[in-house]
Amino acid sequence: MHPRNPYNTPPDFAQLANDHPALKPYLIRTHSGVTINFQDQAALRCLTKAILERDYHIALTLPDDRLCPPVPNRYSQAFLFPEEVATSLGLDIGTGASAIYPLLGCSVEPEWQFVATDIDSRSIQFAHQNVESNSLEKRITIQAVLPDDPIFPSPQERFDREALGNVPSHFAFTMCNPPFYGSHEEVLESAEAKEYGPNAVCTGADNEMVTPGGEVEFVRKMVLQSLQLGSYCRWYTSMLGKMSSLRKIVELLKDEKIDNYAITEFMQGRTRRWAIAWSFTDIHLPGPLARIQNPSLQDIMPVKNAFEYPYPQRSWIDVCHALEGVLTAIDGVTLRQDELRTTTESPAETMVVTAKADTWSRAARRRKLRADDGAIPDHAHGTAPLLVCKVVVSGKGPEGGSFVEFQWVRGRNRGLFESFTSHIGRKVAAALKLP
Ligand SMILES: C[S@@+](CC[C@H](N)C(=O)[O-])C[C@H]1O[C@@H](n2cnc3c(N)ncnc32)[C@H](O)[C@@H]1O
Repeated sequence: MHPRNPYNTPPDFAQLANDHPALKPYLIRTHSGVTINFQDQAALRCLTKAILERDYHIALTLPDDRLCPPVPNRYSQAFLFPEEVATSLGLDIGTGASAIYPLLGCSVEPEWQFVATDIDSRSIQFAHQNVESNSLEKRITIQAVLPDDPIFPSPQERFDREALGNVPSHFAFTMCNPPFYGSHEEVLESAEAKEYGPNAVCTGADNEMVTPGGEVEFVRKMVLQSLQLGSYCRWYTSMLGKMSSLRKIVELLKDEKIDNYAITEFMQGRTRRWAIAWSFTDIHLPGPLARIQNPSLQDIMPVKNAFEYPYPQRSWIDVCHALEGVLTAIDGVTLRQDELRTTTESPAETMVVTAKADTWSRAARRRKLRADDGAIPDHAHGTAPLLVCKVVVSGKGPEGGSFVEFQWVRGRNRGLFESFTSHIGRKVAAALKLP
């Protein structure tokens, strides 16, 4: 389950039915308490409506013959993105009758706007209705598309921008819960119903579950189209229902030299799902969002974006002082204190370090020795920083000591990030008089 997900424990069905009385007729009592029948489609629809109404004040109309989205699972998928994405235009591909991702996104994030597509006219009709009944027409545009249209439409040309008002011309993220299967037979074999829990029923129509070539072909098209579009979108993302599909998509990303990608894993009941995200920008996701622990997937994880340096027997405050001293002495580097957290367990200080120029690598130091005029090179006066790192000092290190963690936030040159961390790591050790 996603760390931000408020549904890490099952709901209290009795309490939920008190808040949303329409759920009462579906309650059943078992030896372990009150629940609902996960085989009953009407009960599932009512549960989704009850959670959306109670937690987000979203009023949802769901047709009987379309997918009923489980809220905990869709919540995890809707908020995959770094929390810095504050003002955003998102693209939801295949929004379904519920338009669940845009509704949740707009309810939780006051500045988000969405364009949402689908090929199914019945779902489009209900999606419109759900946007209107929640008065979100100014923030969500629903757009019918054709199966052979490009998956990523141009925000400038394709959408009714009047409705959304003054929106950015680039998407901050695209999201997609694609039809997972290549044929109806495959759906039956896979017991898709597990999405709701061990014995749940699936309410999806064929168009929602099946696409030619299944999810691999759908996401493969996305990857290939994204190559042409580049930074039209900051983070391209999609759900994947099968581990074998995840492997194939990562292989494709690697073949296409897209190394800025991230993998997330979700559990719901006994069903495992994955999300893949990739970007052509210089922005990197923090470690816990970019990589997962699952031992059977370590061979396809993206390269680490964080390094940790232990300082045994050195107090947190001494390490903070040493680090600040080292960082402020480097030309072309600026330092911003971001956050200081003091818990009973350990204090932690976060700093954001921005480098306009490489003045620390061996090559840069050699250059400086040759031309020693102290000037920062010309290319350093552009707008994009060469490197941005988050540096977290925490007092939970070995032998009562401390840790410094460097997280790569922006930059195109991995070698430079690595040389920066090892340079600072060594200088701090020297300042602390460690061997
Ligand atoms: C699994 S459903 C997801 C619905 C909803 N987003 C959810 O998570 O509950 C997949 C959706 O993708 C739509 N779809 C299939 N091919 C599409 C395409 N080429 N472009 C846009 N939507 C498509 C289907 O009609 C269906 O509504």
